[in-house]
Amino acid sequence: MVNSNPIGTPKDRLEALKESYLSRLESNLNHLELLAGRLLEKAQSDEYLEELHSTLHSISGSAGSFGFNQVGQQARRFEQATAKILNQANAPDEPLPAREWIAQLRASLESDKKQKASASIESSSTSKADGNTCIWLIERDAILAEFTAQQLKSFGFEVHHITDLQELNNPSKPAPDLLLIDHRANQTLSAKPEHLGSWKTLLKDFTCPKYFFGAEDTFDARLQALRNDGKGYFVKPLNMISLTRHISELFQVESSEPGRVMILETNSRLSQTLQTALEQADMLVYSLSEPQQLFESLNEFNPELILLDLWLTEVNGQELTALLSQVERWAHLPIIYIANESNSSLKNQALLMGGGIFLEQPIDTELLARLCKSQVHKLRQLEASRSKDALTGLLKHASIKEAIQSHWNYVQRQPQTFSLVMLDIDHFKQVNDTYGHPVGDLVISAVGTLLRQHFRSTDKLGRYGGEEFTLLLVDCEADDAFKMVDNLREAFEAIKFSSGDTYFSCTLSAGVLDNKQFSDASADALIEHADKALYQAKQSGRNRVCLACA
Ligand SMILES: Nc1nc2c(ncn2[C@@H]2O[C@H](COP(=O)(O)OP(=O)(O)OP(=O)(O)O)[C@@H](O)[C@H]2O)c(=O)[nH]1
Repeated sequence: MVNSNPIGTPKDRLEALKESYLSRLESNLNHLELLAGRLLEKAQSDEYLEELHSTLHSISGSAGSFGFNQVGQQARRFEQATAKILNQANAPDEPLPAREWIAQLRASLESDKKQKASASIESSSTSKADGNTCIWLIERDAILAEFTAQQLKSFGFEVHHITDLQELNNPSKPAPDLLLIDHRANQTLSAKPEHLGSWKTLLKDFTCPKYFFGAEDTFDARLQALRNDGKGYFVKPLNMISLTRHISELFQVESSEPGRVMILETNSRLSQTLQTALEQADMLVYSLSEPQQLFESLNEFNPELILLDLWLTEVNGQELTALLSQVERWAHLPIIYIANESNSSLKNQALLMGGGIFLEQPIDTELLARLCKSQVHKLRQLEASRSKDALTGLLKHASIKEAIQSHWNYVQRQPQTFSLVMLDIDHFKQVNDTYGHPVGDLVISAVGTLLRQHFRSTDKLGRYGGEEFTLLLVDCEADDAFKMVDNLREAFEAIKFSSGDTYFSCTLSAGVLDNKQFSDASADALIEHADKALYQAKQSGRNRVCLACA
């Protein structure tokens, strides 16, 4: 039985959940033993086979989350073997070796108990950023749900556990921003995948994003999730670091700036029609008729997409594509070709030069506007992924420095206060040395997610290097920045990381300033001042935030 309102330290709560899980696992194994005996007497009973399958499925989907990795993997193999037999029309030649399976599961359980296999997180912190993402967790396994919910809460998500699908219509719950669904939670003991389709009907009133998860790492499970409007499918045991990062990135607001489209077209009437259609679709448009001015105009307008007349009088689309591909800055600029006739050889040549989409006249302007938007969206996503650090999803060193420089340039023209923060995990070397590099990576990654949860999407957050982070907080004075970073420091300290059966927490130090304090300083000098304040925080005992002195 799981206490729905657990008390005690995070460690106590995790331990209690692991204890509950272990005793359930042991009774599952006893139940499997019973089924194995019945199957010996009645080898082809579908009823017993389905129960065996379902119990193995439940173990395979949950054991790994509690650190019983070998048990989970083995249960998955046995579950697959049982499913094969269930799907066969004829009785198998050999009886199912269920007794041997159970002996192997018991041996794995003993071995898992001795291993330090899992790394997880827990927090007692309740201080959260405003507007927490509200997640409804639809999971029929109460222990697993509690365990998952506690970890999600550590990152500042608000989590509601749905055990009974009737609760989906409960108006007293705060509306979800995201549904996280065990894809089999709409079934009872049945393991038949054809029942999965009904999620679409069950969730028809929910417009928020949906993620599915399940024990199966199969094409079918992913396809079903997609067909049920899932934005993604995660395999159990859930990797909480990757899941929380996925979720927090999902809610990062994409730039709402209008897409910038350049039109290079000699036919002025056509050019005007296209420009009007795109402007009506809220895009910024720059029209050009002279190819000779191409590079000058590109540098001036900085487009995210170019509409190119495939057959200009002096130079053709193929040559222009080649020219663009030779200049690094424009080599990956998306191109939409406007062809005034069906000239397949010209099209093929431009395609071979790396060209993009072809539209023939008469142009469907509505389709064109949609295509332009999707091309700009793709380019922005690509640029974002290039500038992001793989472990944390934050900006890489060069990108955060660039963001600081460009914001600094901006405030020279439009005076505005911003704060800079340098932040570093304390004694991080010890974490690596004691628990290993992968656990160290988990801690770094957790800082990334925590930062995204605590700051606005308009702030720039970067991994400066190793275990050091840089934040640019726009429109924010140092005193406010100090308070926010101090809240973050407390939240981070409250997170309990676990490596096997060992629990530990980490702290961080930070240096904070705003540009008003150092009005003559360059962007680089501001970073240096913030770094000095960080050094001061380290020198004066760590686990603290220091304001830079002007
Ligand atoms: N796991 C992991 N470790 C990293 C990564 N990048 C840097 N490190 C390690 O981070 C540690 C940083 O150690 P130090 O610079 O001595 O600092 P510290 O131990 O945090 O001590 P203080 O900053 O003085 O509190 C080094 O051991 C690096 O190897 C990474 O991506 N993953």
